[in-house]
Amino acid sequence: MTHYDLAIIGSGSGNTLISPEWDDRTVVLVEGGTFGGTCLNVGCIPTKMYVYPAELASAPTASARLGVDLSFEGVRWADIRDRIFTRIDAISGGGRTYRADELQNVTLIEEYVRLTGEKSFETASGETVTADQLVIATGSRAILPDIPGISLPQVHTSDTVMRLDELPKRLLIIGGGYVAAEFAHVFSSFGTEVTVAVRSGGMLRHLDDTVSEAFTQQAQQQWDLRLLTDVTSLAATADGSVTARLNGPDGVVELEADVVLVAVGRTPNTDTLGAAEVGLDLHDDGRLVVDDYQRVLRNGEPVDGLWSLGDVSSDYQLKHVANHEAKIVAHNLLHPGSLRASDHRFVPAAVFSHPQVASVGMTEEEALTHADATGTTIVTAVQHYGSTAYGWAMEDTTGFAKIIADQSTGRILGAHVLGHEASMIIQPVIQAMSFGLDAKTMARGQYWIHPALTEVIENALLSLKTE
Ligand SMILES: Cc1cc2nc3c(=O)[nH]c(=O)nc-3n(C[C@H](O)[C@H](O)[C@H](O)COP(=O)(O)OP(=O)(O)OC[C@H]3O[C@@H](n4cnc5c(N)ncnc54)[C@H](O)[C@@H]3O)c2cc1C
Ligand SMILES: NC(=O)c1ccc[n+]([C@@H]2O[C@H](COP(=O)([O-])OP(=O)(O)OC[C@H]3O[C@@H](n4cnc5c(N)ncnc54)[C@H](O)[C@@H]3O)[C@@H](O)[C@H]2O)c1
Repeated sequence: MTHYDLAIIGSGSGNTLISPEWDDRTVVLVEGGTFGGTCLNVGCIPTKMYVYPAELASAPTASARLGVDLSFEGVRWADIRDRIFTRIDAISGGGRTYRADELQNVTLIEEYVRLTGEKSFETASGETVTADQLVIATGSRAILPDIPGISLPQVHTSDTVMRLDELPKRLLIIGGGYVAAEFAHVFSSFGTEVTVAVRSGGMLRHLDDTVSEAFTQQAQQQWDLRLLTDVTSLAATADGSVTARLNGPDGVVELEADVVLVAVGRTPNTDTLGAAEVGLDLHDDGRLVVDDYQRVLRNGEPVDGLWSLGDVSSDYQLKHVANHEAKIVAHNLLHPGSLRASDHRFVPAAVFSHPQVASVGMTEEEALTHADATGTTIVTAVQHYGSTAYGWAMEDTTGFAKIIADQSTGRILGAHVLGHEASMIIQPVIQAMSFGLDAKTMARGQYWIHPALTEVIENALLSLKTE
């Protein structure tokens, strides 16, 4: 048995906890998979490194409308893939070497582990480790629905689809959330025929209805979108492709695909860690229950010295949230007498698809419920990109920003943007919400660069009928 001052399970955002303040104490970092975790190896970073070339590949379609004739000759899939992963694998490898070899006080265990107590665990090879403080940062993994054929080699998740040997001719995506939206954009821009099978009546259903409906409409124009459709089985064919059975509004139909991407959500890694067996509190979806200070609860009470962060305990499943929580845990580990709380008031998110979507705060439906509960009134403004000069330059007909505010105070409750660079133009609203600026002050109290696309935000704020 080995004892450490600090043990961290998971090298995603968990890796950032090892600051110089720990130099004179012993730390063990445990990673059963690839060093650096989801975002670096199979998540945010490689996906966006695919999204950017996808923007370039789809430029000819957008530019012809403006009188610029470009032609798309195709993509060199293997070159793109190898460029992306040569860079990423080197970063992961460098991080691993630093933790494994270069810090005297840090031990790297490269095995999956299971908890044996609140602050103890056993490695796959049978070593027992205990610690004064333990951080669970084990993230989440892709869910595989229980349908016949799910284990076929042609069936992938986001973990493997970015490393395919070649660009598939036909791709079937199961799911209608973030991963489905981003990969549909990437593969279709590269020339793959993309079918998206969605169980419900729209894509990105967790977002504000105006955004989800507009996105679904545009998705229908770009991809073979099958709504209200269940994929009930997958079977290999003699030529190496897959026949999928789809049960939808037209009954059961068969569809041929070369590759299937399963994108039906992610589950927290608490079962594989044995969290329930040692009595830790879990939400219905399997996440660890934590308090505002990121302390893990057992029987409703925080366990002394046991912390968690990121996807394993957060219902956001976003890297900037995991990083924020890591900063909180980093402080609290070292300052038990002055704990800091996580701030989850205004968590933004973006979907890097076509169109791009970004949001922060309440949807209109949530704001109406909030107004009912508090006896307040909300106001909403929708401003189209096409109503501003930059929108004219783009001949944009689909982009918009929707802002929701409290009528009497002008407090911004939510913002939802769909269109070119939505993830960037929403940022001033995130700032205003975080620092308590009301809509009028935000609109009138600063210059807005003319004729930048941010004028969409300025005009939406000015259109809000606050008092
Ligand atoms: C395709 C995709 C695209 C994404 N894009 C974005 C994006 O654009 N923006 C965004 O904000 N978020 C994005 N995300 C989400 C983001 O990647 C995650 O929210 C984030 O990486 C979670 O970090 P984490 O530290 O909680 O977990 P991880 O980074 O998953 O780290 C957990 C680590 O723990 C290890 N582990 C698990 N169990 C054990 C065990 N028992 N023993 C030892 N080790 C264990 C795992 O191997 C893993 O390396 C994306 C996710 C995916 C899948
Ligand atoms: N840009 C980003 O920030 C980004 C990008 C990718 C992933 N992520 C994170 O990763 C997480 C996982 O992404 P995701 O797209 O897999 O999940 P998701 O929760 O966004 O979407 C899952 C989709 O699958 C559907 N679904 C669920 N079970 C199903 C089943 N059995 N059969 C058919 N459809 C089913 C849901 O209705 C939904 O449409 C996201 O929640 C997100 O937080 C973030």
